[in-house]
Amino acid sequence: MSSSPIALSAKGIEVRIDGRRILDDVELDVPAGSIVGIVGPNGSGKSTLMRTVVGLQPMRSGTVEIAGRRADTLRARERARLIAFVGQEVDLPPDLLVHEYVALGRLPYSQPWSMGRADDRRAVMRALNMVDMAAYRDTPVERLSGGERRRVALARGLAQHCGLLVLDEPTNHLDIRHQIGLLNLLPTLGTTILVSLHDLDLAAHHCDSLVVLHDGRVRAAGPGDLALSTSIVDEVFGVHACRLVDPSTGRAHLVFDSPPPEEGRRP
Ligand SMILES: Nc1ncnc2c1ncn2[C@@H]1O[C@H](COP(=O)(O)OP(=O)(O)OP(=O)(O)O)[C@@H](O)[C@H]1O
Repeated sequence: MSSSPIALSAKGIEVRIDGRRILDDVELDVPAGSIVGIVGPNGSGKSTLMRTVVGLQPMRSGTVEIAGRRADTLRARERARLIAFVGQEVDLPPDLLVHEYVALGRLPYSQPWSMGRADDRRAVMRALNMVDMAAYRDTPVERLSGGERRRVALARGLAQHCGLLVLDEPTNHLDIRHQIGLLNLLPTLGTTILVSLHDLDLAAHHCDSLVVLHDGRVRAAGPGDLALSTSIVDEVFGVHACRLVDPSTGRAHLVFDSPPPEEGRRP
């Protein structure tokens, strides 16, 4: 569905906003064809990191390489053919029908007067089918629910046919069936994926490796069971975690509870 998967790497990323350090010496390695998840508490810097690697957020220092090339040397159209970014926006441009909005993902390939070619229309319908939204193709985007908007925004990213897909909390607003459907779809796309997620158990299960951000720094990185050890979950998220095995699948799931009350504070 896309061009060949491409690698992303970032080193020494520092971002300041209004003088406040939001990201500090962040390193990221996303091998071609892998699915790398970013997790962390609210405000830990996940969206800022994603916006930085796609070139929407200026860095104070650091380097980003995409397909082995420094990202700051890529021209806008070139970048848009390599990376599709689906941010957290739920305010889609009004007055557009769903298929017109998804067709915006085809803009990097447009020639003068060429939009709406048969291959663009095929790419749009294929992307809408993938997110289970084909029946809404002629619906105005402002009539969609929050979850339907998220799925249509994802379809725009899929229609862009890039070797790297960057998804900022794509499961927000989705019911559990569509969350799992979306996460099951990712490895079938044949593209490299960087995705931020809040559900730690789904992130550990569906990503090849995870980066745990805490206060703008990488606290842990690696396969889900290592990066999200129960002690790291406790330290970073402030909740008690344990792994329970589903007897029907043999898979260990992370489950959470509030931390045990400290001695002396028990009621
Ligand atoms: N445009 C901005 N102006 C000022 N502060 C900002 C701006 N964008 C982000 N921040 C701050 O940077 C920090 C990191 O924000 P960011 O959105 O990257 O976190 P996040 O991990 O994606 O959070 P969430 O899980 O809530 O989506 C937050 O403290 C936020 O207030």
